[in-house]
Amino acid sequence: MAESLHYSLIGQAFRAAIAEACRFVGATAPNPPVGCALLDEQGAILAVAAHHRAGRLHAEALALEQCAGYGLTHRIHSAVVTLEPCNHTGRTPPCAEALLATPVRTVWIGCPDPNPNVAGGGAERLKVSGRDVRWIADAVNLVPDAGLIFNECRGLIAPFQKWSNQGQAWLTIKQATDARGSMIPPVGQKTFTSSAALEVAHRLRRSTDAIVTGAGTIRSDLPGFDVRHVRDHPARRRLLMICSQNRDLPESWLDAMRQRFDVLCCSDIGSVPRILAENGVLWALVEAGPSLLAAIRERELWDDWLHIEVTPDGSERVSVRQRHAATPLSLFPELAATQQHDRIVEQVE
Ligand SMILES: Nc1nc(O)c(N)c(N[C@@H]2O[C@H](COP(=O)(O)O)[C@@H](O)[C@H]2O)n1
Repeated sequence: MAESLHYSLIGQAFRAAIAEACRFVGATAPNPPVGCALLDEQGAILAVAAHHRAGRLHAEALALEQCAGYGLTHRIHSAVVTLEPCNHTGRTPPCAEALLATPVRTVWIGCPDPNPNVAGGGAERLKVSGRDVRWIADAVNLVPDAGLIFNECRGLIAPFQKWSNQGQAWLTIKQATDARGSMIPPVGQKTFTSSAALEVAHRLRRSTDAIVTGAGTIRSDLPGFDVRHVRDHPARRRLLMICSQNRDLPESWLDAMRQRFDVLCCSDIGSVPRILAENGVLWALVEAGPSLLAAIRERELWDDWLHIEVTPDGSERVSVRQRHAATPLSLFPELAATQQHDRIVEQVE
């Protein structure tokens, strides 16, 4: 096979693995979302799978199981994985060993696993066993769009990386303002943004493990924090973190929320990322009013900040500010669609 065709098929396999992993973002915590594709010698995809939720099979193990089910294990030549295969026994057995039990020759990896129990060990285990281990970051001149692929693989695990390295949850702020800079919709209206922006907001709710809000927002809006406009959200109980000094909250609203969420209250905003992480939350969405947002900004607790602004001419301007090189927001096709409005990506650090 021509070399360029081979590398282009590797790129396509990464795209398929990333797309499959994206379907389970928001369902895997405290594990990261991971996708895997297995290819034959011609670069044809034999199986694509993702990790569905903690305790279930890892992406590699599920793809291998699918291949075995079709009687195709003997044809496996390459594996493409968005995250380094693990080499430890956690809730499930080591994926590096499962791959080594097949004829796989080359293992392409999207990014290293920040879990200290893995951290390079999975790649090393494969290498010392004679497999060709390739990192997408080292293939920028070979695989088309390797840079973008690397970025998306890092975006997939960005909250997991923060959780593993710092013991803190990733905080994404979502803020919408009208043409006057106000966050409050006109009386009788729930929102003032477009349906495209609303879809982004609901996709974010579906993709995150927790919502962080403030007592002011609760008292003024009695928000439901439900997921609409998104078809495939995983049926999964999530966490609602309420930042409140005096905990004087409407009881009937709290009772309704407790049916769908695990509700926690916290009076110290500085400890929110840690408390969330301790409760298994990787990624939290902040839906709050100006005073809580100001406190989060002042303490630099946020990781990325999505601002949907209705401009005086009635169009929408969407800006994404990010503090790190990679963000899970890079996985949102809906945000790419908002480029027609105006998308700014500004790396703060
Ligand atoms: N390579 C890989 N594929 C997956 O599908 C994964 N979920 C992971 N996760 C890594 O393994 C740890 C969890 O292991 P158990 O599910 O408890 O067996 C997780 O912390 C990641 O390091 N990796």
